[in-house]
Amino acid sequence: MSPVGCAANAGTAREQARIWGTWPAPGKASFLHTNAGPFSRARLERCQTPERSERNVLARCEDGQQRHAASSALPEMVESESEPDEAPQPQSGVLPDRIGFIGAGQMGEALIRGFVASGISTFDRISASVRSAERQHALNSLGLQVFGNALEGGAADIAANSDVIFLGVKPQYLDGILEALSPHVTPKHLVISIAAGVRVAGLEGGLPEGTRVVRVMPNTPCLIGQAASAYVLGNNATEEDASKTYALMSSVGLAINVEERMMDAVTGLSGSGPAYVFMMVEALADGAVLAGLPRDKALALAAQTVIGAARMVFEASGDGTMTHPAVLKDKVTSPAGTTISGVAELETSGVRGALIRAVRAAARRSEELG
Ligand SMILES: NC(=O)C1=CN([C@@H]2O[C@H](COP(=O)(O)OP(=O)(O)OC[C@H]3O[C@@H](n4cnc5c(N)ncnc54)[C@H](O)[C@@H]3O)[C@@H](O)[C@H]2O)C=CC1
Ligand SMILES: O=C(O)[C@@H]1CCC=N1
Repeated sequence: MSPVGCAANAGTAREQARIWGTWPAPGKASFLHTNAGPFSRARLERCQTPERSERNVLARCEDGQQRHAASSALPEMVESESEPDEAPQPQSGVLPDRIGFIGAGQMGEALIRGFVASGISTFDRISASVRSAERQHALNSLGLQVFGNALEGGAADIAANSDVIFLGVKPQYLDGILEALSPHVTPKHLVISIAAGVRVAGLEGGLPEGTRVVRVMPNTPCLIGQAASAYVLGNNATEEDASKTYALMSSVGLAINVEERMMDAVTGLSGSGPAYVFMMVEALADGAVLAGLPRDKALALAAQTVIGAARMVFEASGDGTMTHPAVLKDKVTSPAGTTISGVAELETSGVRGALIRAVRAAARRSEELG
């Protein structure tokens, strides 16, 4: 399969400096350290062309032991670290921007906690506008500044106290939020929406002309630095905004720049995907309980099996390229053995088709929300 890092397309350090502005380009040593939080056995890989429209950026966390060997497959990354004329590096890994969340429920709180755990932000740089007393209490206890309902002054408070504003409400509420926020948006703001389905055009249309907007689809594993996120730059977003978005989202996992037409598919796959995997873990554990294992042991083995199998796709080759899952599956499947009996049952039950249809159904729902 193609190398994840797309090393052949990497620009020179000078190009990176131009593209990524004053925030460190992904793959730089200081950036790696920025991301060296409790979850990041970090190797970041980068694939980028000088043309903004073609920019394609990937980052992922890996096992520390793999890092050394895999780094040698990325000479351009090592080389760029030693060049003297690269982009200025910040003294600390913390993004200086103040970050505001309008709506901080499941996804918003996971992002907040993930950013702080990764070291890219701190609770005292983050604020949130929330609606319920329960959310207010929960977020207050984290130590961030909490404002009230966005429709009753909270949006103005967030704008006054933030440089980057995340829109973390349900898509159905977004129009009202944009209306409340719009009068308070200034050229200093970068507005990042995580709402499923809502297009860049809709976001830009609801905000003052020229507003810098980014659309992101994260997922809840950002809480533990293991997100799979994709993002689209709005028409007014700058290279620095791209850099900042990448810095934020790659601090909590994999971050990929995609074209907007791909965002519904992204939403059906990685946005919603954790739910499918949780169901699979639960069902695998149920099967083991049926076969005689105690629940706690079954759950631990099921979850670790999913982690191990997924990491094999990224890491089994040992050279930084991904391995096709069918190849890995075949290595588990002995002739007349146990695995093929299980695999035959999955095929009879239509598991592949069910997963394909699940992703497509969620992608279609995302399309409808837009
Ligand atoms: N939950 C997930 O796994 C993912 C969610 N998203 C997107 O994230 C957004 C939020 O989703 P969840 O966090 O799951 O929903 P949620 O319902 O847990 O959080 C939304 C929060 O917004 C708050 N809110 C609503 N109106 C408000 C107002 N006027 N002022 C202040 N706060 C207000 C709600 O009280 C709630 O706490 C959605 O647009 C969704 O599409 C994106 C990726 C994954
Ligand atoms: O279910 C939803 O609509 C949100 C968007 C992606 C994941 N959760």
